[in-house]
Amino acid sequence: MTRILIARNLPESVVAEARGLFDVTYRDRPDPLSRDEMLEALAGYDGALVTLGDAFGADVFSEAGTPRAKILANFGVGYNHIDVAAAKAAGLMVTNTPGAVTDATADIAMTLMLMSCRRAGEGERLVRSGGWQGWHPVQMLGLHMSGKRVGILGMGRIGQAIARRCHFGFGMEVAYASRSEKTLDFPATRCASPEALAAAVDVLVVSVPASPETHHLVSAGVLAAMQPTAHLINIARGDIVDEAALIAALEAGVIAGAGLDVYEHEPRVPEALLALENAVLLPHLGTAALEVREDMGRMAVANLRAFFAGEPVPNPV
Ligand SMILES: NC(=O)C1=CN([C@@H]2O[C@H](COP(=O)(O)OP(=O)(O)OC[C@H]3O[C@@H](n4cnc5c(N)ncnc54)[C@H](OP(=O)(O)O)[C@@H]3O)[C@@H](O)[C@H]2O)C=CC1
Ligand SMILES: O=C(O)C(=O)CO
Repeated sequence: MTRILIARNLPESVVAEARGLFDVTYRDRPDPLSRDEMLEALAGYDGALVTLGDAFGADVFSEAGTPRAKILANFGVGYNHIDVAAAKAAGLMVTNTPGAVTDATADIAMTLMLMSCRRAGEGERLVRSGGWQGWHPVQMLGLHMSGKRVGILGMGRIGQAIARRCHFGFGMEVAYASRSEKTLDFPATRCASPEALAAAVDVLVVSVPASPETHHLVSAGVLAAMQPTAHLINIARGDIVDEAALIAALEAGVIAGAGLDVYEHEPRVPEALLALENAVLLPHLGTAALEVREDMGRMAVANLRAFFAGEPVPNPV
């Protein structure tokens, strides 16, 4: 029977489905695979269901030589933790879970936008501290989001879902920067560069995948192009934003605030960021809802099932 490693704790229904199809070893733990565990996953199994944090770099594949494993089914749409070219060269297919994550991640972007613009984290801390003196007309004034301009850096599935919420829900004007021009069912202006986008909007949302090309795409220069009243939201991956430059920009008032779901060296969050009142910090909650995680798991298992049945695989990377 086909041997599969499930590398992380998953919703029970997903594990049960996989057990019905394969000889499953279930690593029911929250921490990423160690290097030795990754090598064992490649050498001792026909395939593995892995997820973010499992750092399958080129060095792991080169040490693995010609592995027994033929597929890494990633639980998640982002696969920047896997060197896909090296995986392919070692004879492995990589798959992911696009779509299942889209709405939930767009919702977290909206949560962060509202929290950052309306100073909700700061306000909650004030109430919990016991220091709130009561309502007054100029208390904690934030940015009114309705009717403002949102910029989407990466107009893909999640970027479009965010833009749609902004346009139809908040009457916001939409601008974007993406590699290609998009045909959309709402008005949106394409900007030529991240800098041009940053300069044109009140809220800049990062929704590009992490890759060598997008590393530090949101640089000190992009942050400097933003207005001092503007907010940066990152729901994609931490290293797309130059985190040190972001901290400096928040400290100096170059921008008004930031809402982050992801960090450059996750799960480490710099002390300087923790100290900032104008940063809203979430622990990578984008898809954190049971039904969403079940959908993601079902997609990953479907990719494994199709692969071993010799059928077209639904979500190859
Ligand atoms: N916080 C969380 O929990 C979650 C985070 N994510 C992150 O969100 C990312 C996006 O997911 P999803 O929307 O499904 O991905 P998509 O592939 O659908 O969209 C990515 C978009 O980014 C654009 N893009 C790629 N490279 C560049 C670049 N160099 N400059 C400008 N635009 C670029 C693409 O343009 P084009 O279409 O022209 O190719 C595409 O429009 C994932 O890769 C993942 O890292 C995802 C889920 C949950
Ligand atoms: O799908 C992803 O890429 C995530 O970050 C977690 O759902």
